[in-house]
Amino acid sequence: MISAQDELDYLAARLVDGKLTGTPVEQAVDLGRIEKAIREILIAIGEDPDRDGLQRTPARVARAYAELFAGLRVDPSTVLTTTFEADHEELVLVRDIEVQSMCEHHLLPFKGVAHIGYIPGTDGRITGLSKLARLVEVYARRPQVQERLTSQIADLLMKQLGARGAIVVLECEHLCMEMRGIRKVGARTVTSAVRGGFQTDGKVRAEAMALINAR
Ligand SMILES: Nc1nc2c(ncn2[C@@H]2O[C@H](COP(=O)(O)OP(=O)(O)OP(=O)(O)O)[C@@H](O)[C@H]2O)c(=O)[nH]1
Ligand SMILES: [Zn+2]
Repeated sequence: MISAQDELDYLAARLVDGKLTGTPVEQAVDLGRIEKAIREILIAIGEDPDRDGLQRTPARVARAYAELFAGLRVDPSTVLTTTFEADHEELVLVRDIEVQSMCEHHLLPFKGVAHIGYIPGTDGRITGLSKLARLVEVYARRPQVQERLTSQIADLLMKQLGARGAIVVLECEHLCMEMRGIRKVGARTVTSAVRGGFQTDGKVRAEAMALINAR
């Protein structure tokens, strides 16, 4: 396991350079094994994996998977380590954090937004706002279901920040429902996880939901 900071910083830097080889993320997964499997898949669907356009596809997919599932090798407890004294004991809410994940049933993407709120612990310590988005990345870059992704974020906020409450709402579209199967384009799945004060006090929860839905 490497720290979330290192992993995500590395990924970000890498996207800027556009270089795709030999990163720690890629070294940590069995690229060769993914390549072999993808070659097999290409043969199984009736393609010729040796034709010009497909020759490098297994290697590309292997590198793409290393990136898409990079969160598996990041320890989530390393994300919320930066906290500040702020004497703020009321709601902090970040809306519309982009979410991109892979459904664990079909290995097809689902994407949308996350709204994350928490009430700091009695010590009034807060975390950096970007850390909430980093937390989404660490849990989203794994084979996932939307419900688990939602709960994992809320649970870590409670545990790691000692928050008095956490509310997480995700709104996503699943390509496995759009491109295949039932083929319903545009259906949005909304999941929520409420913990602590948001669970016990309907008024606090209603206030947070009103802010989440305010446009
Ligand atoms: N609850 C939940 N279900 C999901 C998520 N992502 C995909 N699914 C669903 O997972 C289910 C898998 O159902 P199965 O019957 O095992 O697989 P399937 O035959 O491919 O299902 P269909 O998609 O209905 O064709 C489907 O209903 C998907 O819509 C998710 O994040 N949460
Ligand atoms: Zn799916």
